[in-house]
Amino acid sequence: MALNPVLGKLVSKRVVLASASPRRQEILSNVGLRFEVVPSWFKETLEKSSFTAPYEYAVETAKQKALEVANRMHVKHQRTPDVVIGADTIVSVDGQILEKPVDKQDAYRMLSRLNGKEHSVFTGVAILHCCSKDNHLEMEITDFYEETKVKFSELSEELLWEYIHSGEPMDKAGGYGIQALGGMLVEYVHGDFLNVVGFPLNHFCKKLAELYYPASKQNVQHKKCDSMPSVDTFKNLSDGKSESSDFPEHKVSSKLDSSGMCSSGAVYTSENSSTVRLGFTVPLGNQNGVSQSASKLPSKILELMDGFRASKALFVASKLKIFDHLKDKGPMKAVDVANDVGTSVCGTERLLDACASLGLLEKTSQGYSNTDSANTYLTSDGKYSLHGYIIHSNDHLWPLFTNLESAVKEGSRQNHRAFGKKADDLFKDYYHSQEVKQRFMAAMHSIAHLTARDVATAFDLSKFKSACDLGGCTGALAHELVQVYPNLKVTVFDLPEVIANTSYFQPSGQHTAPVTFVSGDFFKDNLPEADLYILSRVLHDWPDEKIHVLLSKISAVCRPGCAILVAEMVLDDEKKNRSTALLQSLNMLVQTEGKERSGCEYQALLEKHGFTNVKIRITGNLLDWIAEYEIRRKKRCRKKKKSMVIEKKRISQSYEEEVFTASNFECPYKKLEPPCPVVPLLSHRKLQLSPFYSIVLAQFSDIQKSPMM
Ligand SMILES: Cc1cn([C@@H]2O[C@H](COP(=O)(O)OP(=O)(O)OP(=O)(O)O)[C@@H](O)[C@H]2O)c(=O)[nH]c1=O
Repeated sequence: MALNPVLGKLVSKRVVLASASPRRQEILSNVGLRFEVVPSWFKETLEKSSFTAPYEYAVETAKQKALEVANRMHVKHQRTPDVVIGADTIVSVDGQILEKPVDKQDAYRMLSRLNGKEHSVFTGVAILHCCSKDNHLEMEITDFYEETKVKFSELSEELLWEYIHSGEPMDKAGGYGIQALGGMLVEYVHGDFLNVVGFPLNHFCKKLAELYYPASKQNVQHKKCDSMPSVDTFKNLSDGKSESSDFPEHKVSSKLDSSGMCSSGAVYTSENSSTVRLGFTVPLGNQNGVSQSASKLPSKILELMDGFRASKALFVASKLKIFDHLKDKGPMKAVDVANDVGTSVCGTERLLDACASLGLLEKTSQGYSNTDSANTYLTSDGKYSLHGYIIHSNDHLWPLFTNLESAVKEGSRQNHRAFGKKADDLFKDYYHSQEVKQRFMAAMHSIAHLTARDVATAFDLSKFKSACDLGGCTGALAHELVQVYPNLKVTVFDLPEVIANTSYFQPSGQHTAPVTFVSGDFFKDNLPEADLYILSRVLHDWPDEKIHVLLSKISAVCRPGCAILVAEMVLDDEKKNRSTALLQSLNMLVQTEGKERSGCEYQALLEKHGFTNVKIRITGNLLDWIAEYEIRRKKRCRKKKKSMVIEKKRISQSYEEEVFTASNFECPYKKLEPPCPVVPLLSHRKLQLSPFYSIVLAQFSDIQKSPMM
């Protein structure tokens, strides 16, 4: 038996287990692996509804746990580990993910759900091969998952409570430990027992074999659509010396993608695993010159192909207000939903099933009901409702996007094709009818409200006494700002057609006096006086020429100490990584003369008007990047960074980009309320549209306003 060669490959490496789980430590040390334990600080708070399948959540969490440790160890100038292993175990029953119970009642809730039924235990594992080049962390990520089916016997309440009082459930996914007392609850186990305990050792070894002995991989026939790993055995491996490359198998340079999210070059090695080199250029399906087997399903491409179906299912369910119905009356059978909303039973049932499979609904024997996320974000009246934006996406963006091909060919917007009329001005399109205007305002309100806390707290703005939110629409950001900064007065400046319709969106029971609304056209009219000018999702609507007009107007009214806060998505300078922003740029192509821009491009625009020393920070929100520029030399912001900097790199002489993970970024003001969660609703978003990826915060300039201003 040649077991040693597989783990032997790790003998000379500094291996770190990014896990506090004593079970994982035991499983790995039992087979002679030598490793350090550095528990991850990554908070297991990924939005579950953004994953189409439970195992994807486990894999992503495992990856984030490992990335956090690798980055932390690298940043702290400790010796960078060679290999970091992260894992996450979850229990999945009826499409729901169960993690560790928070208290006894929660344990009871979990065990009751498992009682008498079969469930799946998924463990996601991430193996990071790391190296430090020029003090830059480069990594190759391999991840996979293992599924084991477990069935519980029918258990009495008394037994469940007795088990809960034993204390065993509390630190275990699903609230039980199969390796101890919990074993008595289990009728059968199908699959890897150790996977249930917390670490799929067999699959792990096969994965190592695949990584360190690539030759054997090519001999393997992959099975379609099952959970077999890509190397079916590792027992015949010879004990050859490992290659002297930094990463196993491939001598490619890999660059840290600061968020750790997949960028280019994903190489799919089996149905339930993948290897990704961050920032490298090996084309899909071709590594070491060997074509990937045609029998392997390119699952992420397939997911992208289907992405529009998921989007449309969400749009239609929202349009039919199914989430509203289910919030009031759920659980409901398909036939009752169909009767309520006036649709066919067969069509409604399929739509509901699709929504349940996408994690938007829960399906039980009683019928369909909303998930927590659906209640919060998809009902039309919730505080954080995205309903307005979803309807806007369906009614406005969808027709525009169907003309993307023409937009790409012609390089211009497609309003005339989508809606049969040519608009001279972007907003004339929206405001030509009351209905479209209300819909657009509701959409902007959804996004602004959802992201307002992050925009407001990205910097310490407490030194400003007055702010003017240019194009501030319904005042969602303004109201958040005055809550966070009680001494701030905010003027919302927008077109008269908008200002006339803002009353519907005003928060009830909130002190609204510090927010006032002034109507005008910021290209033509005088701007209200303010210490801070805010441009949130404004600049991307316009071409450079118009931005210059606007910035020069702002610059003209700026006094010493004034500043601009900009909130936009920002492209990475090479324009290849931030899919959310890149797709948003296509979105601008089909409907505006504007575009998304990179940090450098914004910097260049701003510098022309005396705004320099730009700082950009990725914050981890749906919205975008946030920039603050001071126009005159002023005391630097002394806000202490409590945040965990994942990567901080100087992009140019005059601005810095800082990358944070949302869960680690802590602004003192964020404590006022739980940070606004990010809701990637489309199934394909997680490929590259990670919520932890695309938000950059820029901060400060401190040069004198140039004489030309
Ligand atoms: C189903 C089951 C789970 N577990 C333990 O449940 C924890 C899952 O939580 P996690 O978040 O994956 O890991 P953790 O313990 O929080 O550690 P960390 O990796 O630091 O997040 C792990 O411990 C597992 O062993 C058992 O011990 N026996 C079982 O039958």
